[in-house]
Amino acid sequence: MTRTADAPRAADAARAVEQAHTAEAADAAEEERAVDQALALVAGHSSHEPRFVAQSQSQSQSQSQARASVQSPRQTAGQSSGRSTEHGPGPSFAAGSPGVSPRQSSDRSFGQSDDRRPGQSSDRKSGTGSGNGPGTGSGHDSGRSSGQAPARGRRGQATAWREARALAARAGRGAAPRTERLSLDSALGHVLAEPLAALTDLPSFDTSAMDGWVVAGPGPWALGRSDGGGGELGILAGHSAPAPLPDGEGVRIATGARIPANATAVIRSEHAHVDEARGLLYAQRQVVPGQDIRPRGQECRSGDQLLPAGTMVTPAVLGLSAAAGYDELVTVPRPRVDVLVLGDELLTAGLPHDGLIRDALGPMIGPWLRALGAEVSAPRRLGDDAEALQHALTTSDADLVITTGGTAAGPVDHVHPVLAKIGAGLLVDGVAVRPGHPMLLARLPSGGPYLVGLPGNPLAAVSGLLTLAEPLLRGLAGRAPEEPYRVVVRDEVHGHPHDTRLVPVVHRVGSAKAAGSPTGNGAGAGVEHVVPLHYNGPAMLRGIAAADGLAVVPPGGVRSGTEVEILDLPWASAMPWTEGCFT
Ligand SMILES: Nc1nc2c(c(=O)[nH]1)N[C@H]1C(S)=C(S)[C@@H](COP(=O)(O)OP(=O)(O)OC[C@H]3O[C@@H](n4cnc5c(N)ncnc54)[C@H](O)[C@@H]3O)O[C@H]1N2
Ligand code: MOO
Repeated sequence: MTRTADAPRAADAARAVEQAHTAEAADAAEEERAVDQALALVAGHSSHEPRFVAQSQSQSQSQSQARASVQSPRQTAGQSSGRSTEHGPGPSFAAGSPGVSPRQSSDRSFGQSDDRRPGQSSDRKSGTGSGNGPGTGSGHDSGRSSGQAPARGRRGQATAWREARALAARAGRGAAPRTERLSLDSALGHVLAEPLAALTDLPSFDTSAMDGWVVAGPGPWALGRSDGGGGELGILAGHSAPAPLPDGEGVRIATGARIPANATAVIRSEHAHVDEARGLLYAQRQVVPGQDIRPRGQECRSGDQLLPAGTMVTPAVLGLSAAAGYDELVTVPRPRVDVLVLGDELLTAGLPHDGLIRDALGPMIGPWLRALGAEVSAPRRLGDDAEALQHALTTSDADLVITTGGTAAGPVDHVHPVLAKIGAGLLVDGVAVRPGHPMLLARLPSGGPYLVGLPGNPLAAVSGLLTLAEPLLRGLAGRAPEEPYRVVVRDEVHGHPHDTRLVPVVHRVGSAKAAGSPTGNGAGAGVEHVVPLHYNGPAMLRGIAAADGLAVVPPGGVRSGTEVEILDLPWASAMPWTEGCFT
């Protein structure tokens, strides 16, 4: 669907979307096979076998050596290619000037393009430029200029973004099913492990829908002969079965009360007239048999399936469960997650100083995971300490361990070496997505927890959360995969040449004009669309903090006025439309 009046461009865009869909369909079976293979690979190894599969980033030599003993054929083949210069030179740890720590030197060698202030030039023309200023260009490090030896090839090894998500989802779904019984007052936010089947008819008896009179046969109706057992007040809710009502009689009845046998209809109090002197009730409107009577079983019969397994317990589900007779629900336990924040440079309070920066991920990851339905322990800050990391990984009894930072190839990036050392199985080692490409998914040995390694750059970590952690947790929690949806994008978004981009966006409804449409009415009044946000560089949180979704931008980008797939942020549906101020 296009909302631009520019016919040739609209036709191009429609063709491009169609082609993309065709390609996606053709790729789907292929991806499915790849996912199966990867899962089988990890599942099939005994815990004694080396299972560390495919490291792909440029690495320090010591790390390469550490991994050499556990390389898979895939890794060996891929790494020898040296094809990609996209990430440019690998860090040369010897290159640091005296007095500069290896970590500092390696950080510098990547270039600091994403730290530019608004207005500073960024190298967008290169096509692989970072675009990490306030624009919406492709946001990744090009690593283009240091003149050191090229990084070892990575392209072709990173898992495609969709495949990575599918793999994570299936890994989660494949975990051994567990259930727990929770009382209704503690089940909110959990997921039904079993279909919710009605334990009763609803309503469980024929019920008056209104306050008024219940009558039998044609009117007028005699009042006062029977009181239905309710005395002067008539038949009230919560009383047991009233006496049958003879033809020609009427009785006062309250909303929710049981309908007596032989009754024809309920007449609302405002639609009836009582002749007190004669003790007769007259209808002021035509009476239709059955009116204002809710028949037993109208909503469901006992045994009917009300909701499928996998449904999230919302306040409304709690209400329905109670109505249907439940005191407890059988749910899938929330996946338990340990969060390990790596990095010696992180401060937990105050202003950055002396090269130290605030930990932006510790405060963010836990609440984000909780919004995804996980039970999360307080973040543990381990610094850059390989032993502490190994200990934390091998002693965790969580379902999932999330690490932040340390996924790349710097001298103190310990995630890969430690995983190799403990014999973890890597399911995903790098994803063809920007930002966040060094993210990884592993299974710790001997049926231990899954591990999602989030890159340290904060928006890259968000990308990893949504690419790997979200589908994995969804699977572990027994929730069905989310249906993807597409929305018109207001502005053109540049694509990465090969990889998917995730770009913060905000939903809007209204008269925003689609840039690129000559008539300016590409996204017209009342049309939902998304606006890409600036400040979307890998190290930036300013864009995502104003966003309610991430646009999935395919290689090549999306034009203004065309549709783009959206990943909702987990709290977005609870928010009113946000007016981002960074667009
Ligand atoms: N030779 C290469 N170097 C790098 C590559 C590459 O492909 N080849 N990829 C770059 C990309 S892209 C990313 S993303 C980062 C990922 O690095 P790590 O996961 O190892 O993360 P760190 O080096 O520990 O940190 C990166 C960056 O983020 C800051 N950081 C870390 N943790 C936090 C936190 N909790 N709160 C705020 N900021 C944090 C850290 O100080 C660094 O500035 O690797 C590139 N390198
Ligand atoms: O560009 Mo990295 O991918 O910052 O995540």
